[in-house]
Amino acid sequence: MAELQSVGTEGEQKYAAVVSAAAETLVGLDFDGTLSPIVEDPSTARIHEDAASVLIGLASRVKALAIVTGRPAGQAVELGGLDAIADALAEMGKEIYVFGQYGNERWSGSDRVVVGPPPPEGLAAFEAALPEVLSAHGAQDAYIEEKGLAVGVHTRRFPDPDGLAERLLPPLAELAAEHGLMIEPGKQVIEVRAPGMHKGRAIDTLVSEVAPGAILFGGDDLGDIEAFEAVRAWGETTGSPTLLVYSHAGPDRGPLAGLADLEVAGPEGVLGLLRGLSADAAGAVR
Ligand SMILES: O=P(O)(O)OC[C@H]1O[C@H](O[C@H]2O[C@H](CO)[C@@H](O)[C@H](O)[C@H]2O)[C@H](O)[C@@H](O)[C@@H]1O
Repeated sequence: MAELQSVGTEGEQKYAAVVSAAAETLVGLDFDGTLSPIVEDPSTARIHEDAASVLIGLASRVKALAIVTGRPAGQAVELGGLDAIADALAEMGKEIYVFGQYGNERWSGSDRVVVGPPPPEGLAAFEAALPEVLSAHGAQDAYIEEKGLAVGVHTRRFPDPDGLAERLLPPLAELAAEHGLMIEPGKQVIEVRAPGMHKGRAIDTLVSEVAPGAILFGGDDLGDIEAFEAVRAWGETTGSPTLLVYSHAGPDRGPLAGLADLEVAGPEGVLGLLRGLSADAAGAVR
């Protein structure tokens, strides 16, 4: 068995069950903090340099890969170099899916086109009112990430980024609600988007399209909780193997502690785990 970090007996057993079912496994992964190291400027984030080789190696052992992210799907494809990965997977008859903007957008290696809804009604009016609210809380210099279907207010560059994000939550939630929108808090970011979709629903869609016999999902933040819950519920309903992986870096326990079957240290740890899974799955079929 590959060397695993922070695994209790149950985590080890769940890992072993996924190895045994590898050929039928759907591997779903978050992008920022899971495949891509967290950086100060979201536009400079890139997938880990080892990710392409690890994902391509893994694809030969599992049923399908999916990236389920808060990023716009097209941006995840670009920052992840996913076109090239999809090319390699196509040669082995395997599929890679991208569900972006928390499941609102989708892209696949077969289609190579981003499909999604128009921007939500209310987003433009929300953005027009946003500067006044930010100024009232001393956050007029916050970095605003325009995402098409959503907007992200980033506090990472402030002296107390977590404290500021906490203070901004109530007024941004109120302004969002006034415009029929909801907030999605993340790592030193508050995103504002349309309600009605989340990563759990993306998992449900993947389950119906891929018909997996097992699921591994890895994530790092609050927005991954619904995906964790959907995978766990699917496993309990079907009796199929599941493995929930927490990509964790930093001193705090973080939002997924207690929900995951095992923890690994950031993207480096995630890729180590997936490398080990490929090797163990290869050993299991010898
Ligand atoms: O679902 P994810 O793939 O985890 O995406 C969630 C959001 O991640 C990005 O923000 C986070 O990563 C940035 C780059 O490392 C970092 O600067 C920021 O503080 C983090 O919150 C991204 O900017 C958002 O669009 C994603 O929705």
